[in-house]
Amino acid sequence: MLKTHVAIYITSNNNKQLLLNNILSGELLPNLKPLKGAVFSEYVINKHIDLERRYGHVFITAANKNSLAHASEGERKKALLQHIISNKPEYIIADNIYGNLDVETQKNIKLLFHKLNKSTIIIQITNRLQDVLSFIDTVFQFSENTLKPLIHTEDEKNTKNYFINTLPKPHKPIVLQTKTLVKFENVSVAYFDRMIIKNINWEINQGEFWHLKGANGSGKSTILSLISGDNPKAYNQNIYLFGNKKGSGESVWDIKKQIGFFGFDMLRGFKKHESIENMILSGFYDSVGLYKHPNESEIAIAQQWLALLGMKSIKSKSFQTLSSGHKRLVLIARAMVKHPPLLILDEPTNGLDDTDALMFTSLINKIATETNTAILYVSHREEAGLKPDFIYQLSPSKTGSTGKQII
Ligand SMILES: Nc1ncnc2c1ncn2[C@@H]1O[C@H](COP(=O)(O)OP(=O)(O)OP(=O)(O)O)[C@@H](O)[C@H]1O
Repeated sequence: MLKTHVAIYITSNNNKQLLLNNILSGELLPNLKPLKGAVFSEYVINKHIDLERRYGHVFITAANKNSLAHASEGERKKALLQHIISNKPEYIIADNIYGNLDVETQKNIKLLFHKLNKSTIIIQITNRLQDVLSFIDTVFQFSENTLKPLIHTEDEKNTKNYFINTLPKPHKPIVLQTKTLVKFENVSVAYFDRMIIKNINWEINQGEFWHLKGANGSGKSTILSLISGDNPKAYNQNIYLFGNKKGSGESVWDIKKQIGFFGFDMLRGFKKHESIENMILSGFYDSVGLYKHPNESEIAIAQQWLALLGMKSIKSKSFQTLSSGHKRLVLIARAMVKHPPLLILDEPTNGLDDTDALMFTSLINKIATETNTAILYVSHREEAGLKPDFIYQLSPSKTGSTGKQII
């Protein structure tokens, strides 16, 4: 009987679903087969959200009584773990335990696992070696569908420059009449009678690199949705986007074309077999996947991005065949082909392995230094080597989160 806890390190180009299936079927770790198990992962959360939508019934509620669909990313994770614990499993497969969790909650989750390990076998799956729980001594690496002892390689240096060429220039630079891209004046949002953000004052100017921080549920995604045009709560507020007051006749598309976006879950449900080249080209049309005929200069710029990413020789391959790390690089190129005034990155390194996270960070720093695109980076994880100019911190309180610039 397997009594020891194990961690399994998996790189971004390995198939995590296959690993999970092989553990659950008893193929890997056969000693677990007769035991009652549970899976703690973002995939399970998404499955529950789909069930909520399909059956109109809430199966798991967050601590604030919200359904999973309305809960923040962190609230969802906490709710799933509580649900699992209440079912008293004999083992838990815990995937990416800290992903999307604020620093305080990471500490609480760590404590919870430290308590749980007395009664429950923990099989931790992680893309980051630094996340391995300290009570776990046995670390495997999943590769070629088997578990092998992990061979530590020399840590890569944070400063490594992965991209030698300079970034491709835009075909037609977007010229704005204003230096200020985003301006919030005393912006507040409430859902029902609960205040989420209160009197937020914030300005993002051209070329600035901001890291937006805040505890789970403090309102970061709410702020992003006010900027990117999706949230009806943005109306009748003093929100100025790219020089115009929000609600002064602009369409959602007028706003969206000024913004490049990458969110870790933006490919949820995207199954199309699009070539890598077309995926980059689709950035010219603000679509994910190409539905129009690009012109010659757009194709030329896409070639330059392919060269920068070292993907010229595989440009016709399906985007779906890439590792999640390489997919993200392509999606950043897609978001950047037009050099939009603002690039929004929502938990962009969630789920990446150590090497891919370094590569990703290096590309973001390069965009920050070589372009006039402002970056709004939202993440709980402190990526070593990431160099934001400013940090905006949301601090939750009963009357709504307040915000201030801390760097
Ligand atoms: N449509 C909605 N209806 C009701 N409550 C909502 C809705 N959308 C968000 N909320 C609540 O607003 C609060 C802020 O959510 P938001 O997603 O902005 O937080 P966040 O800072 O991005 O959190 P996380 O880091 O966990 O993703 C949460 O408590 C969430 O449950």
